[in-house]
Amino acid sequence: RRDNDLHIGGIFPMEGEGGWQGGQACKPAAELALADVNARSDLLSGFKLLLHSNDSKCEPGLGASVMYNLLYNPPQKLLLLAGCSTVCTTVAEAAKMWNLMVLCYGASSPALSDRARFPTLFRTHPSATVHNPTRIKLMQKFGWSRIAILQQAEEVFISTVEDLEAHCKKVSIEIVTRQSFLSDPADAVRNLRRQDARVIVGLFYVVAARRVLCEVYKHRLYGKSYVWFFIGWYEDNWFETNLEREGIECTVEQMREAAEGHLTTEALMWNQNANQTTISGMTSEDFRSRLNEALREAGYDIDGERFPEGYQEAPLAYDAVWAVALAFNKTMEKLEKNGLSLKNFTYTNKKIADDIYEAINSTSFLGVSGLVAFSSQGDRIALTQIEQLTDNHYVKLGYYDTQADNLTWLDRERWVGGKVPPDRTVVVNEL
Ligand SMILES: CC1(C)CO[C@@H](CC(=O)O)CN1
Repeated sequence: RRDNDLHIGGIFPMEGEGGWQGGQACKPAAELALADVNARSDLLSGFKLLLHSNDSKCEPGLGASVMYNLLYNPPQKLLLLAGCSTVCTTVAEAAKMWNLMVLCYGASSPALSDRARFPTLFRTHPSATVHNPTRIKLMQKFGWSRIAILQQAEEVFISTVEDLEAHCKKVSIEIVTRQSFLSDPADAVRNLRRQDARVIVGLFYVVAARRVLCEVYKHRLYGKSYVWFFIGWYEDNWFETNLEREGIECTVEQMREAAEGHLTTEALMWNQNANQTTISGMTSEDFRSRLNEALREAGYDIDGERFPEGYQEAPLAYDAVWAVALAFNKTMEKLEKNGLSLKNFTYTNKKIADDIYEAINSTSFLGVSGLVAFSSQGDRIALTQIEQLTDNHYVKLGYYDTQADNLTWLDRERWVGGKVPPDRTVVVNEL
């Protein structure tokens, strides 16, 4: 090994059964970024960044053993990239013992926003709580102050709901009921009707979402008197696919009828301004073309719309490597003043670790995923996008910048009943 190599570890979920196998697109994206930063003569003053990576299958135990192998086998690593909330939780909780920063490109769990447990964690993937200020903003825009919550009993949704409840309390939005279910939503949906819920926030994975939608159809909790908030990162035709395979009793037509008009929120992961040049010199569309080319070479049938998992999050992995390169660059400049370099880092050198932490903490650059900056808890600061399902396809309704409390609204919303559904039964006094 040349002595002007800087080594980082990469833990990518590639071939597992459960969870998110987003490493399939995120690893190629990270490798594109490595090539790009190493091609820049103005970065890392002659050092090369090398990535040593292994597959975690999105399993925390395997992720831990991959981490130990990376740390106990030379060369010494300076930092770890990781994906999947479960793996990032395990890796980030342990990494502080080696004074290693952890940059997560694919972890949405709100539990990771905790500097006490994860003092060296940063993530280019926003927390699931990033949806909540957007949901609140929409409720205020449409005058809904009485809502219900339906959630799957999974850690990520439990902690997201707790954050949503706190937001609602602050702005006096009443939560008339909070229903949760493990895998069968029938009872929970029935209880929504009992409580006369009209504006409902739904938090569940996509398989559960199909079950919920069919129950919604059966209990007629849809149409002109109801508004549903679903998560926006399901695949576009999620409510029409896999119905037989998953034992959904509703037909495609019934699912479409129940789904008509629902709203979705999601974090923006691709810079929206398609012709804005980012720090790499590419626009986000240039990045998409290069990523597609790399994935074709890896054997994916991109032109046949056969995208690998993690395609949506690929910009987060690309920008994570840029964040590392820029932070290392800043740290090198600081160390050189004392005749040191990152080659002096060891797993017991907290001083240099603190310098790297400071450098990442003050990150701010325009990446292909948009502006890359972190909160004091290492969370990605991100924009969100609002869509509505109209005539069976998603229509962009607007964007929300939580930091600036700025809602960009496109006035494209359409309501089944021709007007904004009220959040409660409206009693009309006959004069
Ligand atoms: C938007 C999604 C699908 C949320 O889960 C992330 C994976 C995880 O949090 O484990 C990946 N991105």
